Amino acid sequence: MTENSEDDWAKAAEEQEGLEATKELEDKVQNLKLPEDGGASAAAADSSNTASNESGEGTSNVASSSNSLASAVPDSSKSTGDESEVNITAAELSLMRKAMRKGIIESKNKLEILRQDPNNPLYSVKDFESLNLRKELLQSIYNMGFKLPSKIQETALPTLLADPPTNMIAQSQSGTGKTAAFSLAMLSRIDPSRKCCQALCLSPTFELALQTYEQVKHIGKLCTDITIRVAVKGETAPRGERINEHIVIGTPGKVLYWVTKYKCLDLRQCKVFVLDEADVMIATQGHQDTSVRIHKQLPSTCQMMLFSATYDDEVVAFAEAIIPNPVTIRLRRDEETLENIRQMYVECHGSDEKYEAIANIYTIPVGSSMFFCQTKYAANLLASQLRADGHQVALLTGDLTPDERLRVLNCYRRGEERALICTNVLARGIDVETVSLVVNYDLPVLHGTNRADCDTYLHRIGRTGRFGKTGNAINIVDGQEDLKLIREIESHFGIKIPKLDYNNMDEIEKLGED
Ligand SMILES: Nc1ncnc2c1ncn2[C@@H]1O[C@H](COP(=O)(O)OP(=O)(O)OP(=O)(O)O)[C@@H](O)[C@H]1O
Repeated sequence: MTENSEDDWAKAAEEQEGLEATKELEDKVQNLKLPEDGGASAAAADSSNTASNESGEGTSNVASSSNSLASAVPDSSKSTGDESEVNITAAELSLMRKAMRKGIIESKNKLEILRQDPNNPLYSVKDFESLNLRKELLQSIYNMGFKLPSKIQETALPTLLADPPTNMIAQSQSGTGKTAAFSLAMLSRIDPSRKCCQALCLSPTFELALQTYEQVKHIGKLCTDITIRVAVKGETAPRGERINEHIVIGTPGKVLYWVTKYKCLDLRQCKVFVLDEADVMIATQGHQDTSVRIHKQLPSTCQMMLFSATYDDEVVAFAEAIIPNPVTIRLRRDEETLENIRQMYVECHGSDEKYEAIANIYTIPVGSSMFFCQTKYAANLLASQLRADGHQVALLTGDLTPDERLRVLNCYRRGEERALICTNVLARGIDVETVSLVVNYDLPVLHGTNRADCDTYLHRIGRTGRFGKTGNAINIVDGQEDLKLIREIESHFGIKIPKLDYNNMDEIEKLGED
């Protein structure tokens, strides 16, 4: 193969990953560290260190993060657009969810299990000891703060580790422990004495592949005899040599290039194949075909696993085409409920009073709060006003670039900014696990109507009052139109939303006491 045709291939592969081949972007992403542990260290993290890592330039610090981001926010007077114009990809959303995560998400729902072959044995474990993991792996997960397997891990892990190997399709929402499950499965199947690729994991994008690579490395840290390699844009394969790392994690384009064109990656000894984030993979142009082409290079004995956060028809069709005779496990996400949420409204007249109410509410000593605005314009304006009054707030709108959004979310997750101002589109996509106070600065309305958007209302305020704690949700009502929306919400949910006097500081302060 000529140098040129190789370059063309590499370029095509990189274009397929949907990334601009700029060193700058690469460096930034490489330095964006998401939480690696169960979240225990996230809040208390060495903030100066993490902040400089995350800045990508090694110079920014926490105090300046909102300032530096403020400069990324356009003049709010020019930004009057509705948030719906923002086009956020599935891969970006997935990365944002990871950035917001404080730890494992446990579900109250039962796991649904489907077996095409009734002879496939199924076990379930209640502790990690019962899995007969290598002692280094067990030690490592305990070091990471894992105490017990999550719901999906209870069933997935014994099945994934059993012999003969079983194929699996697993679906559950982001943050429920899928990556940790397949990381343990890959690491457990490796025979360190054989120097060849024995496990391959495909991730949809450069950033997501790096996240998975970091997580597998972290879990396998004490297994010093296992080697791991990342196959993404910017990584070069040794000329004329074989890749002999035991585990390869990469994007489809790069892996296919290494396998079929550069021929430095031999998959004939591969024992485990993981397709991660299958829903994002499908949403990414060309990845489905590339994954199928890679899949064809695998031996028939290879154990296949597919993981996805959603389970729509397209994912099912893709999963069934690529994973023969699987055990399928599904964990439905818990329904959002209004239990444990104290809902109130404050009545204002005009933007000045609205701001006054917000400024008073801001003083409630709660852990973390989210303020929802209907448009980017309103969000930008509110953030500038609060900042001008000396309040530290984070702002998340579609005006920010993906890595700016990640930086904002990281600061908020670590508690460096306790108030997050955001707009609808982003708020529906990201799973903020729990906040103590949700404020609807603008009530949610159905697009193009003046009717209340009750689903969005539930989704927004469902961020608070989780895990048996009491949460607070305050609705800012500006005039009769808004009052009508509150009445609609009340009748939709069959509840009464009482009025709160925002000037009564005693009453306001009481909200921080739960
Ligand atoms: N059994 C466990 N106990 C405590 N923490 C865990 C456990 N399993 C995983 N975690 C931690 O919980 C977080 C979420 O886990 P993980 O990344 O495996 O979820 P996921 O379902 O793969 O999410 P995504 O779909 O976004 O990749 C991680 O920080 C991980 O280290």
